[in-house]
Amino acid sequence: MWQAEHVRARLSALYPQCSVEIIGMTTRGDQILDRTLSKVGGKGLFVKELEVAMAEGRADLAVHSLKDVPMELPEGFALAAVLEREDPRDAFVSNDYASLDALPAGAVVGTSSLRRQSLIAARHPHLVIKPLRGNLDTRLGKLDRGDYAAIILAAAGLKRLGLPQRIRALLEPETSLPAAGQGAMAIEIAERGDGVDLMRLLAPLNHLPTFLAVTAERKVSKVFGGSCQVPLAAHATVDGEDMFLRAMVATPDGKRVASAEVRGPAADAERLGADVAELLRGQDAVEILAACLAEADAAGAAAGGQPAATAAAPAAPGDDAGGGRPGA
Ligand SMILES: NCc1[nH]cc(CCC(=O)O)c1CC(=O)O
Repeated sequence: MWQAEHVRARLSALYPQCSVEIIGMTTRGDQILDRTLSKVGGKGLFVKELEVAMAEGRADLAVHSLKDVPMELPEGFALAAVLEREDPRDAFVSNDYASLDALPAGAVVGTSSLRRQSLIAARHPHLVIKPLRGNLDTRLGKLDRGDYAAIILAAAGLKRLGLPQRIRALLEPETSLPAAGQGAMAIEIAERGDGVDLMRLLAPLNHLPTFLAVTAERKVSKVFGGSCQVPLAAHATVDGEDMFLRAMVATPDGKRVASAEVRGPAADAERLGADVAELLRGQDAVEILAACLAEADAAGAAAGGQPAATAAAPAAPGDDAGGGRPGA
Protein backbone atom coordinates (compact mmCIF):
# COMPACT_ATOMS: atom_id res chain seq x y z
CA MET A 1 0.00 0.00 0.00
CA TRP A 2 2.88 2.35 0.72
CA GLN A 3 4.20 1.68 -2.75
CA ALA A 4 0.81 2.25 -4.38
CA GLU A 5 0.40 5.52 -2.47
CA HIS A 6 3.84 6.57 -3.60
CA VAL A 7 3.00 5.94 -7.24
CA ARG A 8 -0.32 7.75 -6.81
CA ALA A 9 1.54 10.80 -5.45
CA ARG A 10 4.03 10.70 -8.32
CA LEU A 11 1.25 10.42 -10.89
CA SER A 12 -0.79 13.20 -9.29
CA ALA A 13 2.25 15.49 -9.42
CA LEU A 14 2.84 14.64 -13.09
CA TYR A 15 -0.80 14.73 -14.17
CA PRO A 16 -2.75 17.00 -11.78
CA GLN A 17 -5.93 16.59 -13.84
CA CYS A 18 -5.85 12.84 -13.44
CA SER A 19 -7.44 11.07 -10.48
CA VAL A 20 -5.87 7.87 -9.22
CA GLU A 21 -7.86 5.25 -7.35
CA ILE A 22 -6.09 2.54 -5.36
CA ILE A 23 -7.61 -0.92 -5.17
CA GLY A 24 -5.94 -2.85 -2.36
CA MET A 25 -5.53 -6.55 -3.14
CA THR A 26 -3.94 -9.54 -1.51
CA THR A 27 -2.17 -12.26 -3.43
CA ARG A 28 -1.38 -15.91 -2.80
CA GLY A 29 2.02 -14.79 -1.58
CA ASP A 30 0.29 -12.67 1.10
CA GLN A 31 -2.24 -15.35 1.99
CA ILE A 32 -0.10 -18.47 2.29
CA LEU A 33 1.95 -17.74 5.38
CA ASP A 34 2.57 -21.18 6.86
CA ARG A 35 5.19 -22.14 4.28
CA THR A 36 8.33 -20.62 2.84
CA LEU A 37 7.99 -19.30 -0.70
CA SER A 38 10.34 -22.00 -1.91
CA LYS A 39 7.88 -24.60 -0.60
CA VAL A 40 4.76 -22.86 -1.90
CA GLY A 41 6.35 -23.15 -5.35
CA GLY A 42 5.39 -21.52 -8.61
CA LYS A 43 6.17 -18.04 -9.80
CA GLY A 44 4.53 -14.68 -9.53
CA LEU A 45 2.98 -15.42 -6.15
CA PHE A 46 2.73 -11.70 -5.39
CA VAL A 47 1.61 -10.51 -8.82
CA LYS A 48 -0.89 -12.86 -10.44
CA GLU A 49 -4.08 -11.54 -8.82
CA LEU A 50 -3.11 -8.03 -9.88
CA GLU A 51 -2.59 -9.19 -13.46
CA VAL A 52 -6.04 -10.79 -13.43
CA ALA A 53 -7.52 -7.48 -12.23
CA MET A 54 -5.82 -5.68 -15.12
CA ALA A 55 -6.90 -8.28 -17.66
CA GLU A 56 -10.47 -7.88 -16.46
CA GLY A 57 -10.27 -4.11 -16.76
CA ARG A 58 -10.68 -3.55 -13.01
CA ALA A 59 -7.25 -1.94 -12.80
CA ASP A 60 -5.02 -0.08 -15.26
CA LEU A 61 -1.70 -0.61 -13.61
CA ALA A 62 -0.12 -2.64 -10.84
CA VAL A 63 2.60 -1.54 -8.44
CA HIS A 64 4.99 -4.29 -7.41
CA SER A 65 8.22 -4.82 -5.54
CA LEU A 66 10.35 -5.70 -8.53
CA LYS A 67 11.93 -8.52 -6.56
CA ASP A 68 8.56 -10.29 -6.64
CA VAL A 69 8.02 -9.89 -10.40
CA PRO A 70 8.79 -12.97 -12.52
CA MET A 71 11.53 -12.53 -15.12
CA GLU A 72 9.12 -13.24 -17.93
CA LEU A 73 5.70 -11.64 -17.82
CA PRO A 74 2.65 -13.39 -19.25
CA GLU A 75 1.74 -12.44 -22.81
CA GLY A 76 0.04 -9.06 -22.99
CA PHE A 77 1.73 -7.57 -19.93
CA ALA A 78 4.72 -5.25 -19.72
CA LEU A 79 6.72 -3.26 -17.22
CA ALA A 80 6.10 0.40 -17.97
CA ALA A 81 8.50 1.87 -15.43
CA VAL A 82 11.05 0.97 -12.78
CA LEU A 83 11.27 3.60 -10.06
CA GLU A 84 14.46 4.85 -8.45
CA ARG A 85 15.81 2.20 -6.14
CA GLU A 86 15.67 2.45 -2.34
CA ASP A 87 18.49 0.93 -0.32
CA PRO A 88 18.98 -2.54 -1.90
CA ARG A 89 20.74 -4.05 1.13
CA ASP A 90 19.56 -6.64 3.60
CA ALA A 91 19.11 -5.41 7.14
CA PHE A 92 19.96 -7.14 10.41
CA VAL A 93 17.17 -6.49 12.91
CA SER A 94 17.39 -7.51 16.56
CA ASN A 95 16.46 -6.20 19.98
CA ASP A 96 19.43 -7.74 21.76
CA TYR A 97 22.32 -8.00 19.32
CA ALA A 98 24.14 -5.46 17.20
CA SER A 99 25.18 -7.68 14.30
CA LEU A 100 25.30 -11.22 12.95
CA ASP A 101 28.83 -11.53 14.37
CA ALA A 102 27.52 -10.75 17.87
CA LEU A 103 25.05 -13.66 17.90
CA PRO A 104 25.98 -16.59 20.16
CA ALA A 105 26.09 -20.15 18.85
CA GLY A 106 22.61 -21.64 18.52
CA ALA A 107 20.89 -18.24 18.24
CA VAL A 108 17.77 -18.38 16.06
CA VAL A 109 17.70 -16.14 12.99
CA GLY A 110 14.46 -15.65 11.09
CA THR A 111 14.32 -15.58 7.30
CA SER A 112 12.38 -17.50 4.69
CA SER A 113 14.63 -16.49 1.86
CA LEU A 114 16.89 -19.29 0.59
CA ARG A 115 19.39 -16.67 -0.51
CA ARG A 116 19.66 -15.19 2.98
CA GLN A 117 19.67 -18.64 4.57
CA SER A 118 22.52 -19.78 2.39
CA LEU A 119 24.59 -16.61 2.92
CA ILE A 120 24.18 -16.85 6.70
CA ALA A 121 24.91 -20.57 6.80
CA ALA A 122 28.12 -20.06 4.81
CA ARG A 123 29.60 -17.45 7.17
CA HIS A 124 27.86 -18.27 10.45
CA PRO A 125 27.38 -22.04 10.55
CA HIS A 126 26.78 -21.94 14.33
CA LEU A 127 23.47 -20.07 13.89
CA VAL A 128 20.05 -21.71 13.55
CA ILE A 129 17.86 -20.43 10.71
CA LYS A 130 14.09 -20.64 11.14
CA PRO A 131 11.42 -19.66 8.60
CA LEU A 132 9.69 -16.30 8.94
CA ARG A 133 6.86 -15.16 6.72
CA GLY A 134 4.28 -12.38 6.69
CA ASN A 135 4.30 -8.65 6.11
CA LEU A 136 6.74 -6.38 7.85
CA ASP A 137 4.60 -5.77 10.95
CA THR A 138 4.01 -9.50 11.40
CA ARG A 139 7.70 -10.28 11.09
CA LEU A 140 8.75 -7.56 13.50
CA GLY A 141 6.01 -8.71 15.88
CA LYS A 142 7.42 -12.25 15.91
CA LEU A 143 10.89 -10.88 16.66
CA ASP A 144 9.57 -8.71 19.50
CA ARG A 145 7.66 -11.68 20.94
CA GLY A 146 10.98 -13.44 21.35
CA ASP A 147 10.58 -16.12 18.67
CA TYR A 148 13.92 -15.14 17.13
CA ALA A 149 17.17 -13.59 18.35
CA ALA A 150 17.35 -11.64 15.10
CA ILE A 151 15.68 -11.45 11.70
CA ILE A 152 16.88 -10.40 8.27
CA LEU A 153 14.69 -8.08 6.21
CA ALA A 154 15.09 -5.87 3.18
CA ALA A 155 16.25 -2.43 4.34
CA ALA A 156 13.99 -0.89 1.69
CA GLY A 157 10.76 -1.99 3.36
CA LEU A 158 11.85 -0.74 6.79
CA LYS A 159 12.92 2.62 5.40
CA ARG A 160 9.76 3.09 3.37
CA LEU A 161 7.55 2.39 6.38
CA GLY A 162 9.47 4.86 8.53
CA LEU A 163 11.16 2.17 10.62
CA PRO A 164 14.85 2.75 9.85
CA GLN A 165 15.57 2.79 13.59
CA ARG A 166 14.82 -0.96 13.65
CA ILE A 167 17.90 -1.60 11.52
CA ARG A 168 20.79 -2.61 13.79
CA ALA A 169 23.21 -3.27 10.94
CA LEU A 170 23.11 -3.11 7.18
CA LEU A 171 24.57 -6.16 5.49
CA GLU A 172 26.95 -5.03 2.79
CA PRO A 173 26.69 -6.62 -0.68
CA GLU A 174 30.11 -8.20 -0.06
CA THR A 175 28.60 -10.43 2.63
CA SER A 176 24.91 -10.50 1.72
CA LEU A 177 24.54 -9.92 -2.00
CA PRO A 178 20.97 -8.68 -2.62
CA ALA A 179 18.36 -10.44 -4.73
CA ALA A 180 17.71 -9.26 -8.28
CA GLY A 181 15.53 -6.16 -8.16
CA GLN A 182 15.64 -5.78 -4.38
CA GLY A 183 14.64 -2.30 -3.27
CA ALA A 184 13.14 -1.29 -6.62
CA MET A 185 9.45 -0.82 -7.43
CA ALA A 186 7.97 -1.51 -10.82
CA ILE A 187 4.76 -0.51 -12.54
CA GLU A 188 3.19 -3.21 -14.65
CA ILE A 189 0.50 -2.59 -17.27
CA ALA A 190 -1.69 -4.72 -19.48
CA GLU A 191 -1.47 -3.94 -23.17
CA ARG A 192 -5.19 -3.68 -23.72
CA GLY A 193 -5.25 -1.85 -27.04
CA ASP A 194 -7.86 0.65 -25.85
CA GLY A 195 -5.99 3.61 -27.29
CA VAL A 196 -4.58 4.84 -23.98
CA ASP A 197 -0.79 4.84 -24.23
CA LEU A 198 0.01 4.01 -20.61
CA MET A 199 3.56 3.13 -21.59
CA ARG A 200 4.18 6.71 -22.70
CA LEU A 201 2.29 8.23 -19.76
CA LEU A 202 4.33 6.26 -17.23
CA ALA A 203 7.71 6.65 -18.93
CA PRO A 204 8.64 9.77 -16.90
CA LEU A 205 8.57 7.63 -13.74
CA ASN A 206 11.26 5.32 -15.09
CA HIS A 207 14.66 5.84 -13.46
CA LEU A 208 17.24 4.91 -16.06
CA PRO A 209 20.20 3.90 -13.83
CA THR A 210 17.88 1.70 -11.75
CA PHE A 211 16.27 0.31 -14.88
CA LEU A 212 19.67 -0.64 -16.34
CA ALA A 213 20.87 -2.19 -13.07
CA VAL A 214 17.76 -4.34 -12.64
CA THR A 215 17.80 -5.32 -16.32
CA ALA A 216 21.24 -6.87 -15.78
CA GLU A 217 20.23 -8.48 -12.48
CA ARG A 218 17.04 -9.95 -13.87
CA LYS A 219 18.89 -11.34 -16.88
CA VAL A 220 21.02 -13.44 -14.51
CA SER A 221 17.90 -14.74 -12.75
CA LYS A 222 16.26 -15.48 -16.06
CA VAL A 223 19.18 -17.59 -17.24
CA PHE A 224 18.86 -19.71 -14.10
CA GLY A 225 15.08 -20.01 -14.20
CA GLY A 226 14.54 -17.28 -11.54
CA SER A 227 12.27 -18.45 -8.76
CA CYS A 228 12.19 -18.46 -4.98
CA GLN A 229 13.34 -22.08 -4.99
CA VAL A 230 16.99 -21.44 -5.54
CA PRO A 231 19.43 -19.25 -3.61
CA LEU A 232 20.37 -16.70 -6.24
CA ALA A 233 21.67 -13.18 -5.82
CA ALA A 234 22.35 -10.56 -8.48
CA HIS A 235 23.21 -6.99 -7.77
CA ALA A 236 24.37 -4.19 -10.05
CA THR A 237 25.47 -0.65 -9.36
CA VAL A 238 25.57 2.02 -12.03
CA ASP A 239 28.04 4.88 -11.89
CA GLY A 240 27.56 7.22 -14.82
CA GLU A 241 27.96 5.04 -17.89
CA ASP A 242 29.57 2.14 -16.05
CA MET A 243 28.00 -0.89 -14.49
CA PHE A 244 29.41 -3.25 -11.88
CA LEU A 245 27.42 -6.49 -11.65
CA ARG A 246 27.89 -9.26 -9.13
CA ALA A 247 25.97 -12.52 -8.92
CA MET A 248 25.97 -15.67 -6.85
CA VAL A 249 24.26 -19.03 -6.64
CA ALA A 250 24.67 -21.39 -3.72
CA THR A 251 23.21 -24.40 -2.01
CA PRO A 252 20.87 -23.59 0.93
CA ASP A 253 23.46 -24.89 3.41
CA GLY A 254 25.97 -22.43 1.96
CA LYS A 255 28.51 -25.18 1.38
CA ARG A 256 28.73 -24.78 -2.37
CA VAL A 257 28.89 -21.28 -3.77
CA ALA A 258 29.51 -19.90 -7.24
CA SER A 259 30.07 -16.17 -7.54
CA ALA A 260 31.19 -13.88 -10.32
CA GLU A 261 31.39 -10.22 -11.25
CA VAL A 262 31.70 -8.16 -14.41
CA ARG A 263 32.17 -4.51 -15.31
CA GLY A 264 31.08 -2.84 -18.51
CA PRO A 265 28.97 -0.17 -20.14
CA ALA A 266 25.62 0.19 -18.35
CA ALA A 267 23.96 0.43 -21.75
CA ASP A 268 24.92 -3.24 -22.30
CA ALA A 269 22.98 -4.32 -19.20
CA GLU A 270 21.45 -7.41 -20.73
CA ARG A 271 24.75 -8.64 -22.16
CA LEU A 272 26.53 -8.08 -18.83
CA GLY A 273 23.84 -10.19 -17.17
CA ALA A 274 24.40 -12.96 -19.69
CA ASP A 275 28.19 -12.67 -19.23
CA VAL A 276 28.02 -13.05 -15.47
CA ALA A 277 25.64 -15.99 -15.84
CA GLU A 278 28.19 -17.59 -18.18
CA LEU A 279 30.93 -17.10 -15.57
CA LEU A 280 28.69 -18.74 -12.97
CA ARG A 281 28.08 -21.68 -15.29
CA GLY A 282 31.85 -22.10 -15.47
CA GLN A 283 31.73 -22.64 -11.69
CA ASP A 284 29.14 -25.39 -11.81
CA ALA A 285 26.20 -23.09 -11.12
CA VAL A 286 23.86 -25.41 -13.01
CA GLU A 287 24.91 -28.37 -10.90
CA ILE A 288 24.57 -26.35 -7.68
CA LEU A 289 21.06 -25.28 -8.63
CA ALA A 290 20.10 -28.81 -9.63
CA ALA A 291 21.19 -29.93 -6.15
CA CYS A 292 18.93 -27.23 -4.65
CA LEU A 293 15.93 -28.35 -6.68
CA ALA A 294 16.51 -32.00 -5.84
CA GLU A 295 16.65 -31.10 -2.16
CA ALA A 296 13.47 -29.01 -2.44
CA ASP A 297 11.76 -31.91 -4.21
CA ALA A 298 12.69 -34.33 -1.47
CA ALA A 299 11.43 -31.91 1.19
CA GLY A 300 8.31 -31.14 -0.85
CA ALA A 301 7.49 -34.82 -1.37
CA ALA A 302 7.83 -35.41 2.37
CA ALA A 303 5.44 -32.50 3.03
CA GLY A 304 3.08 -33.55 0.23
CA GLY A 305 3.84 -30.37 -1.70
CA GLN A 306 4.31 -29.52 -5.33
CA PRO A 307 7.58 -30.80 -6.82
CA ALA A 308 10.02 -27.92 -7.09
CA ALA A 309 11.39 -28.99 -10.46
CA THR A 310 7.91 -28.72 -11.96
CA ALA A 311 7.12 -25.55 -10.12
CA ALA A 312 10.29 -23.97 -11.45
CA ALA A 313 9.10 -24.44 -15.04
CA PRO A 314 6.99 -21.69 -16.58
CA ALA A 315 3.42 -22.04 -15.35
CA ALA A 316 1.13 -23.64 -17.90
CA PRO A 317 -1.75 -21.36 -18.91
CA GLY A 318 -4.83 -22.04 -16.86
CA ASP A 319 -3.08 -23.94 -14.11
CA ASP A 320 -4.54 -21.70 -11.48
CA ALA A 321 -7.18 -19.06 -10.73
CA GLY A 322 -8.12 -16.99 -13.75
CA GLY A 323 -7.44 -19.83 -16.17
CA GLY A 324 -7.01 -18.94 -19.82
CA ARG A 325 -6.82 -15.17 -19.36
CA PRO A 326 -3.49 -13.44 -19.85
CA GLY A 327 -3.27 -12.94 -16.08
CA ALA A 328 -3.16 -16.66 -15.46
N1 LIG B 1 7.92 -10.67 -0.89
C1 LIG B 1 9.13 -10.43 -0.28
C2 LIG B 1 9.62 -9.05 -0.52
N2 LIG B 1 9.55 -8.47 -1.72
C3 LIG B 1 10.14 -7.22 -1.63
C4 LIG B 1 10.55 -7.07 -0.33
C5 LIG B 1 11.28 -5.94 0.23
C6 LIG B 1 11.16 -4.63 -0.46
C7 LIG B 1 11.97 -4.52 -1.72
O1 LIG B 1 12.88 -5.29 -1.99
O2 LIG B 1 11.68 -3.58 -2.48
C8 LIG B 1 10.20 -8.20 0.39
C9 LIG B 1 10.41 -8.46 1.82
C10 LIG B 1 11.82 -8.67 2.27
O3 LIG B 1 12.70 -9.02 1.47
O4 LIG B 1 12.08 -8.52 3.47
